Amino acid sequence: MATLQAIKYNAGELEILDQLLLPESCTYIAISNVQDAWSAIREMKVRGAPAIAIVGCLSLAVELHKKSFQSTQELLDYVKEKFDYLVTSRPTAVNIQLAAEAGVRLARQQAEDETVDAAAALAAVIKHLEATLANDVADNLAIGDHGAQDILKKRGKDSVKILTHCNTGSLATAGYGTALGVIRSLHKTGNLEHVYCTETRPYNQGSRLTAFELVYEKMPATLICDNMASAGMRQFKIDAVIVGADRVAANGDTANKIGTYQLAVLAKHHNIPFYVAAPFSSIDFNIPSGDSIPIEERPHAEMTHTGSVRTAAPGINCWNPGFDVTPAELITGGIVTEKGVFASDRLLPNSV
Ligand SMILES: CSC[C@@H](O)[C@@H](O)C(=O)COP(=O)(O)O
Repeated sequence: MATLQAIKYNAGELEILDQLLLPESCTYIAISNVQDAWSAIREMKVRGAPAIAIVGCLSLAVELHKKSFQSTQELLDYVKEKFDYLVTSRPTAVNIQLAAEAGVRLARQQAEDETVDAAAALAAVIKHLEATLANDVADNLAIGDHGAQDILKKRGKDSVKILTHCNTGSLATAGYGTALGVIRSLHKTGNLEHVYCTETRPYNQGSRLTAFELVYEKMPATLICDNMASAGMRQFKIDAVIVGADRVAANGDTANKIGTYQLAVLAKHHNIPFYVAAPFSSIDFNIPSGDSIPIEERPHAEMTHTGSVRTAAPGINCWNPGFDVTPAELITGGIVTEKGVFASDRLLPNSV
């Protein structure tokens, strides 16, 4: 089944679907360099932890296609400078940081290898950056299948109702999606009875993006407002809640879109397994717990306005964190990665 393509890349040419224009218009914009990518990420023309990392990597590949270097050291310095800049675009998602570390590591290995000249090193770095796109799709397909199987097994049913939050589909990744990938896999095998997606206030990734993907792919789906989650869990007899992640700490605490934590609390009350689905590269083993995850504060206008129309009382103060942290103990279903499903308190760096 064809899924939406948010990132189009071909030999040094990169285009992204401008997500600010969805669902009204499907318009692709060119990303010609790292500066363009930084701005597109900052302005949320592309968003979602995996997609941010991939667009960052590919924008560097676009630049590198047009360049040549005198030495491998010059290449290393260039790659490092560009990644140092890209990681400043948004703070919470870890994927771009880990992608930056991997890209710089490779450039450094090339620089330390005296048998490699600048042209060969450049080709290796470009190849590595370009591979991020296909690798992410492959990881998502595996996440989808692992998650779907685990939910069906845990629930002991062959038709399940799922609740999800924010956008974790083709628009937030290279394709297929993480949590939405699991839902897609359930649908593909005829095991999805229904999916409920939250609106995801205040930026509405659920109603604008996830709902758009669900309609596009003709899945049986219903949109609910965030404050309908507990009523919905009870009324619809939800079988599992599944969400994505922007960063998972070593102890399993998970930062994801604001509102995730309250869904986990509600799921626990209703005895519904709560899953996080994310590539293994969303796990930040450098931080012990969710307390160390930086949480992005978003502009107040996202809360006070609908489009350009002010809907909140003028003068009111606002608090608008983009993400919250769900404690590991509430992630009762597990953390679904391309390597399998892990208990949230049993994450190990070298898990296979
Ligand atoms: C697949 S990324 C994890 C998502 O659940 C979500 O938090 C997300 O899409 C990131 O938020 P956003 O602020 O839209 O970039």
